[in-house]
Amino acid sequence: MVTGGGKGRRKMREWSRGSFVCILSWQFRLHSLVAVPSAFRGSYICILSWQSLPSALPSDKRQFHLRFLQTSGNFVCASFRLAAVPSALPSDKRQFRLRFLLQFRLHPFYQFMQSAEHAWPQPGKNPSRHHRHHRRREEPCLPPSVAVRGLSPRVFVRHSQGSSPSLRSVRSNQSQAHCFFLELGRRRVIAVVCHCCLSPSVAVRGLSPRSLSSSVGIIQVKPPVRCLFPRSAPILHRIRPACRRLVAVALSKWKVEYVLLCFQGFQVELPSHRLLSSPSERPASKSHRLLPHFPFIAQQPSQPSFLSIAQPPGERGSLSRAVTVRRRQLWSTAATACSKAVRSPFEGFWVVVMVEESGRRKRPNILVTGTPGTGKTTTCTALAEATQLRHINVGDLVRDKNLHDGWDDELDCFVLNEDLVCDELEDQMEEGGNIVDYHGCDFFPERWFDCVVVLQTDNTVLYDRLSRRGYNESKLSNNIECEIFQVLLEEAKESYPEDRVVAMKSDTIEDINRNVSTLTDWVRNWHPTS
Ligand SMILES: Nc1ncnc2c1ncn2[C@@H]1O[C@H](COP(=O)(O)OP(=O)(O)OP(=O)(O)O)[C@@H](O)[C@H]1O
Repeated sequence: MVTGGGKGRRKMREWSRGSFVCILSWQFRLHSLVAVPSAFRGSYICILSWQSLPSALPSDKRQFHLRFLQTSGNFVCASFRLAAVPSALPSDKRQFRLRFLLQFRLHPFYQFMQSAEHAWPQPGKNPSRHHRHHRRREEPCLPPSVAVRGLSPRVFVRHSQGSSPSLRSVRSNQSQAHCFFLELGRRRVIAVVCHCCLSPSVAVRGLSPRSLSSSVGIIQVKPPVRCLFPRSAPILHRIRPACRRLVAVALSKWKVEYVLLCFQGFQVELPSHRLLSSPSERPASKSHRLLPHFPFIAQQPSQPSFLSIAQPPGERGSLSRAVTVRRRQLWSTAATACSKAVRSPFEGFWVVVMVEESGRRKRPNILVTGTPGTGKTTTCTALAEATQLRHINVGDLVRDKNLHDGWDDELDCFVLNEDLVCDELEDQMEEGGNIVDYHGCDFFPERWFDCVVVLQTDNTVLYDRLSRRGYNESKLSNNIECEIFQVLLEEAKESYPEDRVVAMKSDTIEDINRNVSTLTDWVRNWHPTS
């Protein structure tokens, strides 16, 4: 986005020439491309995004889809998606989505992508999961080895030498902070991830799904540049000390000059003035506490996000239209903040921007999942009545709003399009107060739900219920198997923090009444901070 006049634009161009900008984001959406103003032409820009990193998966077992969404002018935007979890790893259903990779001309990533394109195997080789009533779209899939190199930041580097990017990660044991260096040509990007519960895998890989539940990116022009980001709102109070330590480390060890922390939707009381070089630079007011140097992204406590400050640029339109992706506040905000940050009058470095996911729902979101026939709809209907939450039956929604890729004769159902479903639900989920009813849970963003209920039914009872529905033999046995092996429970545990997942028996009407009453109490006692 270029919002400034001619002078600002020229200046921006000047600063961005030969620079590299990398935006690492979580659940990135296309409108993040607002971060790519025309002034960046000639720069290397890359936007990487992932939903979850399957740390337990042997890297060579991962498979990813790659599809180009749009090529336009100087950039290419591509999307990676997990193709399938190999059947040899039935228990690991964690998803990895590196959705978009955006590049400007001559970007090494672009070369990588081009070479990878030739290496794609034919589509449709990956096993689909039988228990779900939808299939992932069959798209060209990168060979695992290439895909992993392309997607895992650490391994990415090894893909090629010379002018290719290189990345290594370093863990700071005293701060629970993690830093990774990305080298592109002679430029070096330093990103620092600060998290209160880095898992061991983070130390190995540098990034992990849960630890990077937030976003963002940034980055630089000439060394040194850095970014720093903590995690989610509810745990910020625990993160703060780690942040401070990290900042201290960054300031001393890595000679970080400025650290910019942006949070969405809540007030953060980081002692940012400690980062400043002189007392006169200290923030004058509470609302500017975090960002005294960067008034263009000064936090507004009364606002749920930075969006009110960052206006979406006109350039966003073309891409949004091209791919029909709904605008998501978080990312347009992050991206806009990034682009604005670029305009900051600090030569020699770019500012790192981080946007936290908002924890500001006033009412909770509940996901009720389980094998078909376990009573999700019955339970959700009663619960919605008792709590006045909104019942969203994903199956109905898919059918009514055509959020699918057609009908599957074999499975006798629509092939659900996860992206369309997520985009459709995003605004409502952000608002809160929803009960989502679906027999799958691993493709919803983890941040959406405060409670994930898995209904379970005795096999014989379920068999009778499904037979009454007239299911054919294969559909019947698939669903019964799914229940026997507790596939949905496993999936929920893999996809959400365990303390958010609750299994509930649903054999009888009494079970339903009890479950509804338990959940109603939970909803009544729920607070945004809980
Ligand atoms: N706990 C229960 N006790 C008695 N009957 C139940 C119970 N749960 C569900 N049923 C009955 O089983 C049938 C299926 O229930 P329901 O439609 O709520 O299941 P579902 O999990 O939403 O299925 P689907 O995923 O296919 O939409 C309904 O006829 C419902 O009355």
